Formats: sequence, structure tokens, C-alpha cells
Amino acid sequence: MLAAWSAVRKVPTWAFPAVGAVLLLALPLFEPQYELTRYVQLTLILALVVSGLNISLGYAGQLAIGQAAMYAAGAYTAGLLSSAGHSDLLLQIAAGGLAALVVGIVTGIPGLRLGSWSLAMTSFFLVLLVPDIVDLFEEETGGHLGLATMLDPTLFGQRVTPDDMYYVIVVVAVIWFAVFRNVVASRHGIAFQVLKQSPVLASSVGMSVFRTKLTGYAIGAVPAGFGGALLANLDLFVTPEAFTLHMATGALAASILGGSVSVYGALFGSSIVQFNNDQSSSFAEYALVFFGAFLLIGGVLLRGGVAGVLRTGIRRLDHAAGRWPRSPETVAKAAGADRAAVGAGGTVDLSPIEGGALEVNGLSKAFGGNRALRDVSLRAEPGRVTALIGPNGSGKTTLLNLVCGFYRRGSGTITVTGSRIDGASPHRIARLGIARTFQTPLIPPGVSVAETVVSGRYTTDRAGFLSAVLRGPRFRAVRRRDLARAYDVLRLVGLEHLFDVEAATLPLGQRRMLEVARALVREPKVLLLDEAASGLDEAEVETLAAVIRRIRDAGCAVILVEHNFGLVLSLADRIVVLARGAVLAEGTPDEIEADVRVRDEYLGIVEHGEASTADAPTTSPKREPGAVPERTAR
Ligand SMILES: Nc1ncnc2c1ncn2[C@@H]1O[C@H](COP(=O)(O)OP(=O)(O)OP(=O)(O)O)[C@@H](O)[C@H]1O
Repeated sequence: MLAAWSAVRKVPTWAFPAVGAVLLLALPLFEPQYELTRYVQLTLILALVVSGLNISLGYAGQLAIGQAAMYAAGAYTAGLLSSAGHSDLLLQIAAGGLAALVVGIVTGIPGLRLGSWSLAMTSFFLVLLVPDIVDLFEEETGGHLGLATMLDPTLFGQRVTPDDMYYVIVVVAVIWFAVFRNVVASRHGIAFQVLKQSPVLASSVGMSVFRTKLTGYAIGAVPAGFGGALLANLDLFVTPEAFTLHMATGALAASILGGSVSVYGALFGSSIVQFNNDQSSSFAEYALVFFGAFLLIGGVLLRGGVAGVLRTGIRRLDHAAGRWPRSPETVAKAAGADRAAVGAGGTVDLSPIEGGALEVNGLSKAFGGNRALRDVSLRAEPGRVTALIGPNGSGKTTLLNLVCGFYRRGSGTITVTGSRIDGASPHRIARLGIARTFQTPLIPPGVSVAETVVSGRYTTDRAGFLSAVLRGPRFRAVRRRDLARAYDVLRLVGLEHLFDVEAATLPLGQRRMLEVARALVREPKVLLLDEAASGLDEAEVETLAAVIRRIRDAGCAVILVEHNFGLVLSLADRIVVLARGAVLAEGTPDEIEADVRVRDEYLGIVEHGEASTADAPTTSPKREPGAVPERTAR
């Protein structure tokens, strides 16, 4: 059984959908009943609509159900073009996709700008508006009676018969799903998942949150428009009854049941929902109840829907057959890295980084009456580790958030290599070469360790959308470089053997190291590490310390926010101590260690050498090169 599975897994993954497409194209040769071909056509049209929902909701995390309105835009555009004498199918499909894209952009901009539930509300009302808009232009659209003046479709001047229509629908669906798969597997697809996990994370790797959201929402509209144009030409009739809230709920149920974070989940979900639609008129009566049940089954019982169940099954079989996780050699080959070097245990060269000095001058920030930062100044030099320490609530994370542009400053300036960055948006600051890790690691679910690191390279060395869709030479070259670079930094932090593993399933220590790798892969000028050692065991802290030294030696300016005082003493070139939002002391590790105020305020050590709290250190941690201290300051 496992041998058979291994043989199956040797077949390239694209071969399975290709076989499915060939079977669908061959179906008419077997002279199936009309009901079956009709079912396939309607399922594929619904799958086009649902695939758009998978992009905007499943991948990009934008809760919106406006797909029915975009479907309507595509159908009416095709219908009106046909009624006006433009019977060419290609023109109608392209125009239908474009009309849906316009509807997506026009409704997406206000919905996304307002944030929160606005997009869900806007798209909900958009669907409710469809019959009214159709009635408003009754003369052209036929109002609630429907548009019945369409001409027979043509393709390259030839009439397209109802039988030919079957092939047109299959071919459009096959092309779209190939495009969808390529987009999802590209950097742009991973960007959607990063955004879904956290807009803060997305902007910290240089993504414009608004633009990425809008792109996801707008791209999701296009296949719905294609579907609409195909539906109109299938029956040569367009009625507003096909684009109701009922239909929108059905599409949502199909997306969740099939697996919204999946390409082929749209096909699974649509085939189930369409099958039920076709079964009986009593289904139509109770459809909302069925859709609700599908939503519950897909969302609660089957995590990740049908596609999620299949994915888990495949992963288990791969694991049992020894095909997963992949060996370092296989991983290196996939990454385009030097196979000979893999597994040799040698060190990884970190290429020199063009570090930049970060300078903070007179920075203040208040939250209401709470003055979180008061006139703070510090300078972090390239090729040096500058530690920022202080008790809880002293303002360390606030300072990092101001540097990264997540908070607006009250007063003061922030510069990198002399250029002001205060006032810039977070993604622009990230693009200027500031990278960071988070106190609680932000790792998107469902993404491999390798892809998580690659997401850090979002702004470097880009291949455009079209290149990604067509998998052109530029895309493949960038992809090879991305994976090879990800592999290198993973070796640096000791996680290369986990290349293929789902990142979100790693334990805390490895997720922290993974965040360091993701930040490092962009070769940042300035690296901000927010409590990167917290929750790590002794061996992991040692690895982290060695990695930080190598990043520093490569030329990066490292800012280390840390409660592990021993680690700080062993790594820092300069230490800045914050207390109650102001700089309490600044100096070399020796100066800080000897500073009475620091010992008193931060370490809680009273002058006769006893700790004032049970867990405060009584002696200075040792500072051997490479040694990692055992105690934390709190
Ligand atoms: N978004 C916010 N809204 C309101 N108050 C905030 C916000 N962020 C931080 N603060 C307040 O600012 C002060 C400084 O908090 P900050 O998180 O920067 O401290 P910290 O030194 O990083 O603490 P810790 O070591 O616990 O992470 C605290 O009083 C905190 O409550």
C-alpha cells in the first residue's frame, strides 16, 4: 500500500488536475445524459464564482459576500453586449471579467478604507441592490422579467452551439484554475496569507496593507465575472433571480465546505452544492438550512473543508511512506542551493549587510494621560548591538512601534542613515530596511517554514503578477533565489531540516528563530528584536546569541529589547535603560552593570548585594564570549 502511494507521489502534482481536465473534455464522447453535462457546466460556473471567494476570503481574509453582485455584473455585461450585436464569446468573457473587476474595486475601496466589518456590510448591501439596479435600467436589462434578447454566441466568427458551450466552459475553468494555482503558489499568494494572519506583520515585511487587501478582493471578482458571462450564454437569458442573497450564501457554503484556503476546494464545494441544488425542488425550499449545515460541517467539523481533510490524509500517508519531512538533500535540490554543502555541518556565510545608523532624538509618545515615552534619544550603530532594557511598561515596545511607524509620535525625530522616517507608513519604513520580530511570534497558519521565510523577501527582487501567473523565466529565477536564500538563513538559525514543515505548528522557541530568519532574509539595515529570547531554552538562547553576533558582524545595526540581562550583557555593545518612559542610563555593559540606579530600579538589587526580589540575580552573570547566562532579570 505504502509502495503504491510512493509510486503515486512520484507523479508530478499538476498531472492530477490535468487528468481531471482531460476527462471532463472527453465526457461528451460517452454521450452522457443532458442532466450530467448541465450539472458539470453549472458546477464549473459556480466553481469560478467560489474560487474568487477563496482568494478574497480564504487566502486574503476579507469577509465579503459580494461575489453574487460581481457574478451579476459579468452576466449583464455579456447579456447587454450580446443584445447589442456583439456575440463574440471571448469579448463577452473578457468584458464580464473587467466589469466584475470594476465593481470589485469601486466597492472594495470604501469598504476596505473604513475597515472592520465595513467590507462585509458593503458587499451584503451590494447583493441586495442587484434587483433594484436591474429594475432601474429596465429598458436595457428587461427588469425582473429578465434579459431575453441575446444572440447566439460566436467564437472567431463561428456560431457556438449548446454542445460547443460545454467545451468553452470547461476550457475557461481549466485556464482560470491554472492561473489561480500559480497566483496562490507565488509570493503574491503568500502575501495574502501573511495579511490574513496580521496586517501588522504584513506591513512589517513591506506590504501595503490596503493595496494587498484590495488586490485580493479585486482579483477575486474577476472569475465571478467570467462565470456570469458563461451563465448568460449558457441559457441566453439573464434574470436577477440568479444573483440573490440565496446564491451568495450558497457560494459561501461551497467555499467553506470545499475548503476556502485551497485552489481545488472551490471545485469540491461547488460540486456538492450544485448536486444538492439539482436534486429536488424541496432543496430549493430549504436551501438556506442546507447551506447553514454545509457551513457548519465545513467550518467546524472538517477543519479546512474537504480540501483540508484531503491535505491531512496526504500528509499522513507521506509521513508513513517516509516522504515527509523531506531529506536535507531533497530540500536543497528544491531550493536550488548547493547540495554538497547541505548536511556537511559547515557554517553559512552571511553576506555583508549594508547597515544603517538608527537615531532617535527627543522622542515622546502619550496614550491619553499615560506618557509612555518621554524625550527619549538613542543611537544604534551599524555592526553593533544596542540593547534596550527596562522594567515592564517602561516603553520599550512603544519605542519599537514608533520606529516601525505603527504609532504616530508626539514629538521628536527618527532617522536611518540621516533620512527622516518618522511620519512614513509602516510598509515604507520596512522597505527602507528596517526589519523586526514580535514579542508574540506572528506566523501565518497553513504556510511552510520555507514560505514563511520567503515572505520576508516580499519587497526584494520581485517578479510581477503576470510573470507569476505564466511562471515565466523571471518568476522561476526569483523563486530559485528566494528558496536558496531562505534555505541559507534557515541553516543559520538551525531550522533547515524543517524547511517543509507547517511553520505555525512549531514550538515557541523555533517560531522565534523562524521570525529572526524571516527578518534576516531581507538583509535589513536595522534589525529590531523584541524579546527574541523569551521562552527559549538554554540551547536555543545559545544559538540565538551566536546568530545575533553573526548578524552584527555582517554589518547590521541590531536593537535588542530583552529581559534576559545576562544575554544583554554578553551581547550588547551599548545598553540603554528605560524606566517609566525615560532614559534612566546609557553606557557599555560594564557601566550599566555597575550603575546603582539600574541595579536598584531595574534589577531590584539592594546595595549590600542581596536581591530585593526572590528571582533577581545576586551576582553578575558571567560574560565569556559565546557564554549564555542562566538568569533573566525578571
Ligand atoms: N496601544 C496602546 N494603547 C494604550 N497604552 C499603551 C499602548 N501601548 C503601550 N501602552 C502603554 O505604554 C506603556 C509602555 O508600554 P510598552 O509595552 O511599551 O512597555 P514595555 O517596556 O515594552 O513592556 P514589556 O516589557 O512588558 O513589554 C505602558 O503603560 C502601556 O500600558
